[in-house]
Amino acid sequence: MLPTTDFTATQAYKYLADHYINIAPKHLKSFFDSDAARFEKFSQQFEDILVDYSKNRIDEETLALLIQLARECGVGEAIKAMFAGERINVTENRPVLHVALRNRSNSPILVDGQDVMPDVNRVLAQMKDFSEAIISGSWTGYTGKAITDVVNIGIGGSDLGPVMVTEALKAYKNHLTLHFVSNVDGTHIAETLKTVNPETTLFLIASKTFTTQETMGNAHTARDWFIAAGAKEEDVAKHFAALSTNSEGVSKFGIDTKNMFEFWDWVGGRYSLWSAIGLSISLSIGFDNFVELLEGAHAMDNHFQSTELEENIPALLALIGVWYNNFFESETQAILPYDQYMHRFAAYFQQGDMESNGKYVGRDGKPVDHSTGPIIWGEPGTNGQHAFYQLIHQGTKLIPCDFIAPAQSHNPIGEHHPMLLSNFFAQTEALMNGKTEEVVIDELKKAGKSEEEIAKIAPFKVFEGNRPTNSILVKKITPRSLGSLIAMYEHKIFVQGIIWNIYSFDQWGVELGKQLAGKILPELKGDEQITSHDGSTNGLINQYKAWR
Ligand SMILES: O=P(O)(O)OC[C@H]1O[C@](O)(CO)[C@@H](O)[C@@H]1O
Repeated sequence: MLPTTDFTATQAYKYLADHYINIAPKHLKSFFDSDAARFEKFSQQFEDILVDYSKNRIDEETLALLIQLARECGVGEAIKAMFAGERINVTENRPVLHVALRNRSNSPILVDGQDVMPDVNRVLAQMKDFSEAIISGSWTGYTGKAITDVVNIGIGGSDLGPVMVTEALKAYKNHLTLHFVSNVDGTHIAETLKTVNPETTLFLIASKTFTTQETMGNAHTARDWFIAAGAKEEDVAKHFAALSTNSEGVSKFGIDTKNMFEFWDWVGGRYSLWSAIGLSISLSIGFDNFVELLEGAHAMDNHFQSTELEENIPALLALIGVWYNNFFESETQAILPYDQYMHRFAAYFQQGDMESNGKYVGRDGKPVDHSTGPIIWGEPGTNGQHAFYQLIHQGTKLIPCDFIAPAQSHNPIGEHHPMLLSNFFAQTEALMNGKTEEVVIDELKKAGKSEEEIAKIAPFKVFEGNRPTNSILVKKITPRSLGSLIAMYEHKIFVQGIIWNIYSFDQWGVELGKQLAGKILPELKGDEQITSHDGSTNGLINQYKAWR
């Protein structure tokens, strides 16, 4: 079971609070000035991934205290409990075993005394056969034509992971065209259906519960469209597959359970891309590449499980995050991939992190007295530079940033990649060093400005710097390295949840809105005035009724 340590009551927290007073006034630059070996000390390499955390406002003592904090909070025990299949998702009474989905060593993982690996392997074999049949064209649609388009209908974890990975690995993609429909806004499905042919389209209905309003609504619309196009009920089997834990719901919808790819309640939605939910990934890049993705994640799982905290990359990133979140009181964390293919990476971890650690109730059932999960956001470089980096460089908020870049591009056209990477290197350097008034004045003098002009403009051109970053340099974004990167962030989130003493694997916070929408939907039907809510909600509903 997980410990319920109040992290602000730990010895390490108290030491860290004192230590913060020493560190806070120090400029990041000064850490490098006083230690020539800082980069070597504060970076780790895992396979083809170099994680440089030296540009952080930490010294050796900070890390030692953070590691002590992790130990006092029982991080090591928690890691063991997760990998052993203990029911650490206490509020849903479930184990948390996305690591089993990519357990390439195939060592037994027991849930209630039963090894889950035979089931995992069975579904993987089913995904392999199906992917190969669709990709090769041996699986044909109701008029005998091969499949050309795959539409994944799902939302949240049943959408974001597949979208992010198929985009990030577009360089590995085959002839199939992938589409993703998530929003219940009819525009999403309508615009997608305009671009596909019912004879050659495969729909994947991706939903762990098979009850999610958005997904069920879109799935019914897709099915109606398919039938209206001239297909018969019996043709549904050739064009619809379900990725779910709910076989009853799948049959009720009219999908033959032969076309169902199963997963289990111990797979959290936002951790499900490794499961049958990843079928669209396997279709897009081929099953062998999907396995490479799993292999990469498994390698990171092994690192996470067996490496001492001092060198454990996900744990170190988590601890540095805690340092800013709880001592510097920074509210957000930016994820900035310098790779266009990774343009949905930050969006993916918005759910991964914020749905996991956006909680104010501790594992003891009481409100916590400290800040928990940060607001995650980001866009690919260099677009972000021309949008929001102004605030990161000169704003009043401390925004720790993760910069991610591949050393090798899949599109090495002319000077594009060196230009991109020059920005990647320049930004973290600029954020750290800033630009002193002295340098600014010198530059203005050289540009021939008068004393008066210099006095007026100089303050605006000064950068205080001292803004922390992690740099994650990957040799190349491959299925394997991407798998490792995703697993690295998953485990970082896990460690932070343990330290903040919250449950990271439930998501009760999304229920209330769903419940209320269920109550409001029937009220939208008639023309009668609605009075059952507060004044604002009544007013809005009634105006909607008047305008529709
Ligand atoms: O896969 P399902 O059951 O349709 O759920 C979709 C998503 O809805 C949530 O339950 C809440 O947003 C997510 O955790 C999940 O990924």
